[in-house]
Amino acid sequence: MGIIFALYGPSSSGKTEIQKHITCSNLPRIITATTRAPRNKEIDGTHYIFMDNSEFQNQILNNRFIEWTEYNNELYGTLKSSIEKLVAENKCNSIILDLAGILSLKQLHQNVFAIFIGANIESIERRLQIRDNTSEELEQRILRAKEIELSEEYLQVADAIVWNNDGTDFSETLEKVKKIITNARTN
Ligand SMILES: Nc1ncnc2c1ncn2[C@@H]1O[C@H](COP(=O)(O)OP(=O)(O)OP(=O)(O)O)[C@@H](O)[C@H]1O
Ligand SMILES: Nc1nc2c(ncn2[C@@H]2O[C@H](COP(=O)(O)O)[C@@H](O)[C@H]2O)c(=O)[nH]1
Repeated sequence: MGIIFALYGPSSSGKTEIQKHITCSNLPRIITATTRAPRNKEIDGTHYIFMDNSEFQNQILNNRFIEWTEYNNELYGTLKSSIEKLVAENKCNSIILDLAGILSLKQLHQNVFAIFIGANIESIERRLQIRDNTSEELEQRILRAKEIELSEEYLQVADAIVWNNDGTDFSETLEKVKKIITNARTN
């Protein structure tokens, strides 16, 4: 049965970078939708399906999402059209979600393997400071990491946990994630 490898964790912990390196024909990634503005170098249809608020609301009304959530005043969701074909074909895939998304997906599918990608608050602050954030967004993301995304409760649902702090060689992190995926696929 195809496994959905769902990466989650605090902002800037390394989820996107990891997903970029694990994606291949054998492990395609599910592209989710959001109302937030694209960051530098983010491409519509590659990093996210970018939508304005009314389009997103319209998709909700038409029951097009299998799950959706609000994160720092923006909407994020998984379109049925992005995931259903892969699931029907029993193909393993990866997706980046928040905890609400993981919980929804776990209710809908038995074969969701949640990998928490963590980083300590110092790494998170440093990485967010060099990204194209507004100062308000920066503060919101740091606060959310401190109060929610690094809490014990947030980690509880994880099937595997990988810490990717500054000072950890990224290739080491990647090897750990790849090993977790290989083990889950062969068990
Ligand atoms: N081990 C590491 N050491 C130093 N920098 C790292 C490491 N891993 C990732 N980074 C850097 O941290 C930044 C944030 O990574 P990434 O965009 O993958 O985070 P994310 O978890 O997807 O964040 P968000 O949820 O906010 O989109 C990137 O610039 C990435 O290159
Ligand atoms: N429940 C969902 N969460 C999602 C989805 N797509 C992304 N995310 C999560 O949102 C936050 C913010 O993302 P960012 O790109 O603005 O940093 C992050 O935790 C993502 O994991 C989704 O479709 N559903």
